[in-house]
Amino acid sequence: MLMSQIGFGVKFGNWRCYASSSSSSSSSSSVTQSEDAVHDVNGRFSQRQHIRLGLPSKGRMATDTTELLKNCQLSVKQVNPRQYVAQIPELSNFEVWFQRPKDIVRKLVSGDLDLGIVGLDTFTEYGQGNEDLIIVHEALAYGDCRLSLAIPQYGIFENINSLEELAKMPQWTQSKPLRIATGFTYLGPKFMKDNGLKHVTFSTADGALEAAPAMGIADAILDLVSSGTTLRENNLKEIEGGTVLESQAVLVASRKSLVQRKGVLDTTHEILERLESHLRAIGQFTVTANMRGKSDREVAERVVSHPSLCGLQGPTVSPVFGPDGEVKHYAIVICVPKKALYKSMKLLRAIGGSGVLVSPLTYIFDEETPRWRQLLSTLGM
Ligand SMILES: Nc1ncnc2c1ncn2[C@@H]1O[C@H](COP(=O)(O)OP(=O)(O)OP(=O)(O)O)[C@@H](O)[C@H]1O
Ligand SMILES: O=P(O)(O)OC[C@H]1O[C@H](OP(=O)(O)OP(=O)(O)O)[C@H](O)[C@@H]1O
Ligand SMILES: [Mg+2]
Repeated sequence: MLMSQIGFGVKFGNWRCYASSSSSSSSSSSVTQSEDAVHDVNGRFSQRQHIRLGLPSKGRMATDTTELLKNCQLSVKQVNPRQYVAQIPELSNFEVWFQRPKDIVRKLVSGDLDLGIVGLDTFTEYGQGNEDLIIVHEALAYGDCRLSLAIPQYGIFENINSLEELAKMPQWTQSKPLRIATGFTYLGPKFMKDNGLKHVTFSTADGALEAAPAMGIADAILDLVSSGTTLRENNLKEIEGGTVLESQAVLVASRKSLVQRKGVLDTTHEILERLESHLRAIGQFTVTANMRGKSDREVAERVVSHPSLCGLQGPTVSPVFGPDGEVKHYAIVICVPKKALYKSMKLLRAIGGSGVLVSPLTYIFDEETPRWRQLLSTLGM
């Protein structure tokens, strides 16, 4: 059967059982454990020493995740794509485990992973509000999509454009509820309940959910949308108030690991610093320009009178010595958002700038990473 019916609020697949059992067929590694003990390949139990990061093994997130780490100078050394364990030589006592995104969340809960990178949608769906799970970086700037309710553009839904209007339709009764097809069997029922929709029933399938309304299997679907092409091609539309969450890749951790496992907090700090410095830098250019002026101060004042030219903390201004040893120009160095490059360049010219050089910016390391302070406070430290 393509789809199986699930009741309102019923949890699918009691995956929490993986956490405590002594054997788990779902685990692709040879390890199955209670808290800290691992059953290694030789059949011996030992204390787990290595810090473990779970990365998506396949699908949309896989390549972008390793690419992001590489851009943070954390290159994942995987011997071949079918080997699920890998190293990051820059991080000592550290293992990468490639897993399906939902298994990364499950294994964080079970204590088999310490850190992970997944989509916020997967984290929220499979984490189910578990207090041990912490979001360390909420915006890794890829894997953007949203979890949205969508209904047909035709028939009884033609003039329905909001969740409120959908809820008020007289068609939905206890005996004939609104049928929603979704892979999000935790978030779906929760969203409907939170929004006060009573007469709702859910069904699930592994993919191509957009076919369900036209096949007569469901009235609506709740699925991930990025470009919106799949919805459009299947004559479906999103509605106002129907977005459950906006998602992108996130770095997540187990609170227990951060607090109890040696080295996890320090390593998380390092990963966070590398991520933040890279992600801050990718939206910016370094701009160098020569400015005519009487003194460094006078040039600086001219530049800072335009807030968009202030850079991070204000311009760096240095004298440019001409062939006669005279200083008639000053070089300024500022950071400029990529989107504002052309506007900034014209502004620089207008205030006496010339020889404007633009180079990519790779990292911005600040005194402190804001998310680190936030993490310590979440941990009560
Ligand atoms: N258009 C999109 N559709 C689905 N996921 C997307 C999309 N854009 C970004 N993502 C992100 O990519 C993650 C992985 O999606 P993907 O479909 O590649 O893997 P999967 O759903 O785990 O695998 P499968 O579809 O084979 O079950 C999603 O959880 C989401 O965070
Ligand atoms: O808004 P769009 O850019 O069209 O993307 C949305 C579609 O992509 C995903 O499906 P996927 O490609 O993962 O196929 P699946 O249904 O087999 O999981 C998602 O489930 C939607 O169907
Ligand atoms: Mg998919």
